[in-house]
Amino acid sequence: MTVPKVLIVEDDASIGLVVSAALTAENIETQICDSVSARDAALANGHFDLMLTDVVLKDSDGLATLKEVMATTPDMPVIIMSAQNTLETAVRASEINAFEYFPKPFDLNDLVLAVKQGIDKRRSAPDSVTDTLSEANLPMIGRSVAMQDVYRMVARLLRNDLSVLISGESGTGKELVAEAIHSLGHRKTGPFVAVNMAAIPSELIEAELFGHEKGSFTGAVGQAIGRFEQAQGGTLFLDEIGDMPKHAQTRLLRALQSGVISRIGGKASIRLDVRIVAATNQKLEELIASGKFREDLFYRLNVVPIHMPPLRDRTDDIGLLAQHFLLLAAKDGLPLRKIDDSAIAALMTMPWRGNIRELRNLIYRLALVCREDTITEATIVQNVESAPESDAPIQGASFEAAVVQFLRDHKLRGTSRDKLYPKALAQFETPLLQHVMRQVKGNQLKAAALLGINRNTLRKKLTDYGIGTGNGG
Ligand SMILES: Nc1ncnc2c1ncn2[C@@H]1O[C@H](COP(=O)(O)OP(=O)(O)OP(=O)(O)O)[C@@H](O)[C@H]1O
Repeated sequence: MTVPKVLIVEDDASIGLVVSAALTAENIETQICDSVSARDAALANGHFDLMLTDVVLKDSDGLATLKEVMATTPDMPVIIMSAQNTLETAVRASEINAFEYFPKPFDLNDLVLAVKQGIDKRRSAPDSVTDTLSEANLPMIGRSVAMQDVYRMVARLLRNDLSVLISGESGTGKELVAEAIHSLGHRKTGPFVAVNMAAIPSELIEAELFGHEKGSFTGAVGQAIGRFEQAQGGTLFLDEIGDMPKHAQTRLLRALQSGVISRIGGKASIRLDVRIVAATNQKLEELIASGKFREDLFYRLNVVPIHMPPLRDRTDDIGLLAQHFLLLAAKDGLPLRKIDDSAIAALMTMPWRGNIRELRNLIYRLALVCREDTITEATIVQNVESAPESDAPIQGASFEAAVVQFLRDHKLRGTSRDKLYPKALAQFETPLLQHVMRQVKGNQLKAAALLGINRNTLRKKLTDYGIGTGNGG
């Protein structure tokens, strides 16, 4: 058997040498070139079993010119090594049907293994996708190692319909990933339909998903098309899947197994052409163990798992995200602010329990309240409570326990003939209003909206209870 030959296109001489040495040790012959023009000359003059290429080269974008290379040498697998660790690069690599994509820095052993696999395996048929992505419209920000794993997985999903289960804490970008899989993939011209299981009363979920015929249950006044049918030709995003009631899980499983559904109360079978992407911030394994989630459904959905890292585990993305949200805030009509390194360093130390959503909200708030052009550490210190309120449940603090204690106190003090109701109400409303007013920094309009009461009612209560009205009135 002839010795396989690999072309390495890399303008960082040390990387080129290291890769070349590792491949030579595996009995693979290599040739290194450091520009697109040298690459084209090498390809014109010789046969290579595989090409390894960097993206940004000194004379041109190696990726942009790759389509022509792949058209002329469709059997040669291409592996991309890139320091442009964005979703866009991963997707472009996938679009030109690259055999593999390695964000830098990569593990040399993994790279050598991929080269050997690439040489062994004839590359699959060239892809017809010719659309290039609009750089500006890619919504996912972050270049951390954890996000690169996500991008690589997303890129692998674009030309198939495998079911995807996205896990991760609230606000980590699960819905955004689901949208990226849809809008960058081959179903992009079809609909993207999102349903949040936690937002629909459990008895209505089946009708919501599968639709119903007229009169099939009390309240089914007319015929209704369900979300599955709405998503035909596209993607159905099932958010908070852990909240799906058991009966609906059974029906969903049947639909996924058979590929057909029928409306509730209907007989006709409707064949499905829908990709399923589900998401959860609960640990489904625990729900399975406690009997709340069907294990067989879990395996159906979890064909490709994607885990979204919490923001505190990828703090190196915080700078990029903060800049991104400042631009978004400006597009939304807020003043365009800059942010300096001291501020970013301060943000990197925060716990981010609400993940990217919390960061976005804070950046919008800072853009709004900052008096200077640039957000600094001082702006953050002034506007972020130093000890953020814990999300942990406060022990023994149920309403019921508080009411019982209140009644006992009154009895002990012999005031049980007093008007209990207004007294209890005052005890309950005072801390409620104080906390809400603090949360909205004294803005009565916001407080009224948050509480769902009229602003005049709020103002009267604040006066009655002697609660300071703050500065935001
Ligand atoms: N990588 C990212 N780049 C830019 N914006 C992001 C990124 N990830 C998330 N966001 C933004 O953060 C917010 C929360 O994201 P998203 O709704 O996708 O989170 P989620 O994990 O689905 O949350 P939940 O579980 O609460 O529904 C959205 O405004 C989204 O656009």
